[in-house]
Amino acid sequence: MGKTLYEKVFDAHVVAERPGELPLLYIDRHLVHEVTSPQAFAGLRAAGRKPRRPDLMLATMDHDISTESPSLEACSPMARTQVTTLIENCREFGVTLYGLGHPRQGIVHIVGPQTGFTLPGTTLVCGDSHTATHGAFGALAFGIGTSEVEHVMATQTLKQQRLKTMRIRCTGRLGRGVSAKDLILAVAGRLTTAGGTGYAVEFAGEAVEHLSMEGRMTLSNMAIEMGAKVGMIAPDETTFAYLKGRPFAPEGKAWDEALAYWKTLRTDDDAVFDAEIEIDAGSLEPQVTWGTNPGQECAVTGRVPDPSAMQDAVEAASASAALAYTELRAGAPLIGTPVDTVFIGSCTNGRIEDFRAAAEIVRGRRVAPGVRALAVPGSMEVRAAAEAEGLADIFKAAGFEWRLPGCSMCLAMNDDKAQPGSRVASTSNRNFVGRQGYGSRTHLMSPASAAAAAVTGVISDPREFLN
Ligand SMILES: CC(C)[C@H](C(=O)O)[C@@H](O)C(=O)O
Ligand code: SF4
Repeated sequence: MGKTLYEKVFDAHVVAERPGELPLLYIDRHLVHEVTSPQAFAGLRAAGRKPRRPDLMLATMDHDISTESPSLEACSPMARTQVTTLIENCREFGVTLYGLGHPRQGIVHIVGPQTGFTLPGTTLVCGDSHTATHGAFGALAFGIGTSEVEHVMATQTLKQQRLKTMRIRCTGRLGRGVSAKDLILAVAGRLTTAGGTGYAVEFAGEAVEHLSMEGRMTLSNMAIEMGAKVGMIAPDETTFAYLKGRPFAPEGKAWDEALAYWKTLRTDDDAVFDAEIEIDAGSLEPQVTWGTNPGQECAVTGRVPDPSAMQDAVEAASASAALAYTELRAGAPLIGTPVDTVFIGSCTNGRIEDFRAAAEIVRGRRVAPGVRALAVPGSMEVRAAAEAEGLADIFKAAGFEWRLPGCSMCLAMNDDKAQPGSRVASTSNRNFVGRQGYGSRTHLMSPASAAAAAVTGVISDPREFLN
């Protein structure tokens, strides 16, 4: 029997497997950020150890830094401690760090792919739940906890159970104004937040093959929101073209050899998945969340669901609680719901393509009165590219705040917090209670939809703004 992509990469990394024990995997890449690394480094130091392969680690700062100024003084006291600690740890242990103001600094899941640190067929970990993002390259990438971070630092290995496999086949091609974000929100709606638990997901099908790397990363990024630790996509010509020439990508003969291997990284025709799901991507409309988890979503043209009409009691109770928090009325149309805050950014949608899509709608328009709009590029490279292309000017002219890279309003860990009671149109990946600021409500959507909300002040169908 053939193997799935996940099984191929997993099996290629098993260094030991004893009866009754979890397989021990070799880890090729380890990304580090300021929030989940301090205790790991401290543990290493306390044990008198050093990282085994600091050359396979790459650190950046993103979660709690200021996006208004690239200075330490602009960070909150807690952030200052974490950032300073990361600087000291990286210096002591010889880890490359993209610190404040560095031309490669940015959100960890944007920095890895952009530098070519993320490569097909590698095992890649980070103390962060959205590490599945890197699976878009055919890497076996997953988030780990701080004690595992320390273990990987010390040994470059990790025990991992074999996951069940699920293929999500996306048929047809996304329509105009419909993006990878809409696709993944629709998948979340179908699977719910628990539907992927215990699975390594592979995204496949015509719609995925036609996505850019940016779009594929948006898909893989949110695998965790369905409970799946891993969200892989088979590498292809799009992947190879994206990687070629990146700073850490192989060159010359090494590139040719790598390419030959990467081309074998696809699920065999006779491989069997534990679960298969099909989604008609061709007929999808733009999607938006109405609740307090990413699976509580529907087409933007739809209406807020009625919990009392739901068959499943747990689902109904969760929907009721969600609507009480989001203050939406069952049966009301989503279009026209007023928003007062717009956030375009995060590791889900903070890439150049996302700003292009948003700028297409913002161009020549103004942010609606009373709306606060933030455009936060995911990395310094994205920021520089957006500035060179004139996108930054479009956002600024419209009344957006054009910020420095960081996690920003994706989570309320830094100064970019949404106000209590506010309603945010957001391109991030989590709409949990209080996620973007105490008492704030989040509607997850695509960059185009967020741009349409910014210029109208209400949830809108972005297709109406495209020429
Ligand atoms: C702070 C960090 C550990 C966390 C995560 O693991 O995902 C954050 O990135 C998030 O998105 O909630
Ligand atoms: S942008 Fe958001 S989801 Fe991504 S790593 Fe930062 S906090 Fe987590």
